[in-house]
Amino acid sequence: MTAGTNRRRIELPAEDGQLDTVDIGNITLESGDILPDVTVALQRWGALSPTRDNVVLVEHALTGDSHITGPAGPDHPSPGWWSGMVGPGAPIDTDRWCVVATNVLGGCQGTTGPGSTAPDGKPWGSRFPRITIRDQITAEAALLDTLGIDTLAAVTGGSMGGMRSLEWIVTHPNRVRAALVLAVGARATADQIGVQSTQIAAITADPDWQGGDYYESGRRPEAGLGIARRMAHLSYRSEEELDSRFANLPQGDEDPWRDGRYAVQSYLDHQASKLVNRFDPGTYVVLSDAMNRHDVGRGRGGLEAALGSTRVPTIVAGVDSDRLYPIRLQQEIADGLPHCDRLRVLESRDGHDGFLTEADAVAKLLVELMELADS
Ligand SMILES: CC(=O)SCCNC(=O)CCNC(=O)[C@H](O)C(C)(C)COP(=O)(O)OP(=O)(O)OC[C@H]1O[C@@H](n2cnc3c(N)ncnc32)[C@H](O)[C@@H]1OP(=O)(O)O
Ligand SMILES: N[C@@H](CCO)C(=O)O
Repeated sequence: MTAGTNRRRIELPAEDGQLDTVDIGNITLESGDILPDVTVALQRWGALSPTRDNVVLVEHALTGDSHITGPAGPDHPSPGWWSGMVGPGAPIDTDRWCVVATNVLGGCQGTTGPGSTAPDGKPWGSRFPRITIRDQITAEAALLDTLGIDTLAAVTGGSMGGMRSLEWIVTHPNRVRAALVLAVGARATADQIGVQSTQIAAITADPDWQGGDYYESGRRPEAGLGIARRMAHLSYRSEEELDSRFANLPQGDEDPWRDGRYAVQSYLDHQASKLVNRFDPGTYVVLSDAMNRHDVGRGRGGLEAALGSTRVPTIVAGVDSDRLYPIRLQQEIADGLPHCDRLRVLESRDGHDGFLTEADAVAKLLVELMELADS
């Protein structure tokens, strides 16, 4: 679909779950640079109301995409990451709400990112600009403008999706009726920047990275991306969960004393190879860099002033075993938001990934979110 005059009206994808793209034109980045000819990929579930005011925007995390629910398929490398949360009678009930999910700016599942073709017909590669979480909101707001959607009934997401949800309610408080912000902080911590920068270093140190201009070479930095995913995955799970599952056991009949692997090594190898098969290393670098610079207080007089400036009724939640985004970070957000009554804590062994794995607890939060959007 293409925006602009003398073209057909832009509408949401015709079919539930159908992957479609919308051209939103040029966007001005936080840096002042212009990113030309931006395309946003999106999916929709549930009908848009005649007054176009029942849209729930669901924001994916670092390696997710617009496919929130449903099986893997030709357009979708993985099954939905919140399957069961969206649909008729589901916690976000599509008999009532119109759920929209985009692939993030900088992404690799249909939205403009470093692997996309630049105006000169070549991949952006190293020329793709540094972007911020706010730039991702700029792209989504432009998408909603293009679709004629003024207000969101609700916005929600975890981790990087939580960053975007938080930026939405601070940047566009008058366009959002309710929010659920999950497993995130108001700014990147030293620990997160350290972990993420080290992952970026693993990718850019791979000889196949080629300065970021590998797209036409037939080689991609798969070893680097695999190491980055192993590191990231360790930070996403809790020490207790990993030890209870794998301890110091060998993998099957492999012998770690003779070039064999430990079970946890094999598990991380598997996580790495799954990501390498479905994700672009350049996108991983661009999005990790954006997360490093996440700070809702930047240019707004600091965190307290920024959080205090929004009146959007918001639920804030975290996972008790999350070592990457510990509860104190969600407590800070909850304390700073004038319309957040209390912090919700999910009990889970799964660490940061609890916002993906704890289906029952997440479902309850989403039901609560939709009640807030309705009130
Ligand atoms: C459900 C999805 O696939 S979502 C896909 C889209 N992905 C995203 O949006 C990103 C978010 N998703 C993720 O980060 C992860 O996929 C999560 C959080 C959903 C996974 O969480 P969990 O369900 O707890 O899975 P877990 O971490 O136990 O991994 C299970 C996998 O490890 C494999 N595994 C377990 N032990 C071992 C071992 N010793 N050696 C090798 N592989 C192992 C399992 O066979 C299973 O493989 P599969 O995923 O190919 O079926
Ligand atoms: N496991 C999730 C967590 C990131 O926050 C992902 O890969 O997107």
